[in-house]
Amino acid sequence: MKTKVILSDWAFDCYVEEGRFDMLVENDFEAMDDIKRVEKLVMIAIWCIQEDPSLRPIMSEVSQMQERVIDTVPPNPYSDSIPAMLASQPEGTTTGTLGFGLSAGFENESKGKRQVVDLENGSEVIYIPRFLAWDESWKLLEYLNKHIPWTRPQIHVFGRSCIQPRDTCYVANEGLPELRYSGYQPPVYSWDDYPPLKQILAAVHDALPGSSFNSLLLNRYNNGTDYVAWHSDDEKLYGPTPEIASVSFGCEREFLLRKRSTKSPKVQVQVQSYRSAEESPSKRLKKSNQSDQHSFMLKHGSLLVMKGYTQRDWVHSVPKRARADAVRINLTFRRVFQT
Ligand SMILES: O=C(O)CCC(=O)C(=O)O
Ligand SMILES: [Fe+2]
Repeated sequence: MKTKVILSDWAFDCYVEEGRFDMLVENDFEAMDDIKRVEKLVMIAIWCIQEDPSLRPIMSEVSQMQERVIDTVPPNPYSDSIPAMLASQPEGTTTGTLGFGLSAGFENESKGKRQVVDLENGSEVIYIPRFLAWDESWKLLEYLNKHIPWTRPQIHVFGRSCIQPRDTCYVANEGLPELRYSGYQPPVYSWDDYPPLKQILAAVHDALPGSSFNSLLLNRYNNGTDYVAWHSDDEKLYGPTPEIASVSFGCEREFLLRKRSTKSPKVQVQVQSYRSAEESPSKRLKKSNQSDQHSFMLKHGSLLVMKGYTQRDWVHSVPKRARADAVRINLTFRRVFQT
């Protein structure tokens, strides 16, 4: 028996549920050859046919999106309803669900596709593009954007003081040794005040048996001018082989990993990298051997895990990206060792 489907619903399912754009253009070899463009056009189309006309883009936004290559946030069907749902929550609630079905519908797709990249010599990265369900991830983005007490601190890099080029917040268990980076000691917030963070943590623990994270550094990149320069999270309080689990929401941004040069000290790597953060990805790739540099376009709802000696032997960054014009929130879960 033939089943009838609504074309737009099928396209939406292919995009959101499956992440399979190729299914839409089967046998169209020209389209298959340019799958990124297919992805872009599908995103634009879905954005344009939302039920609420006020959420649809205007023509100038559509043409701007078409001109850009990839930094586009998929349409958020919940943008209208979330604030109302959150508003119905009693202020100061610290336990229980938040009323948008997070605990029940919190879908952990950790059994789904995971990519393991062996960085050799005991370093490894695991990437799960669709770790959290797409719609739950939107609700989380809205929640975090609104409720986290974001600050943009003054930090010190190479003896110079500057404003950190992204917003930040730190959440940790009570009684841990204090975190200090770039001359800045962030205030410590409690997990209890942000129940969705505990749920994300539980999903991460589920996906990574044996892990037990007790602290979280949150970053918010408001647009493409916000970034994180080359660094490694090699603070002593994380021990010699820290496992760092990074969950991303919102605008896709490029996450780069580069092998530390064995000859040059850490400083030299960083000086070079400030320059490379301004260069196009193609130029950056030409500079180094493929296996010495890896790039991940971190998707909305994705999980990336750095393991083993990655912090000792590699540096990472999220470079500026002129064309990224929407907010991205990233959570990095870490384990602080008690001394
Ligand atoms: O935003 C990201 O993906 C990475 C953030 C990061 O490297 C950090 O907070 O140490
Ligand atoms: Fe980092």
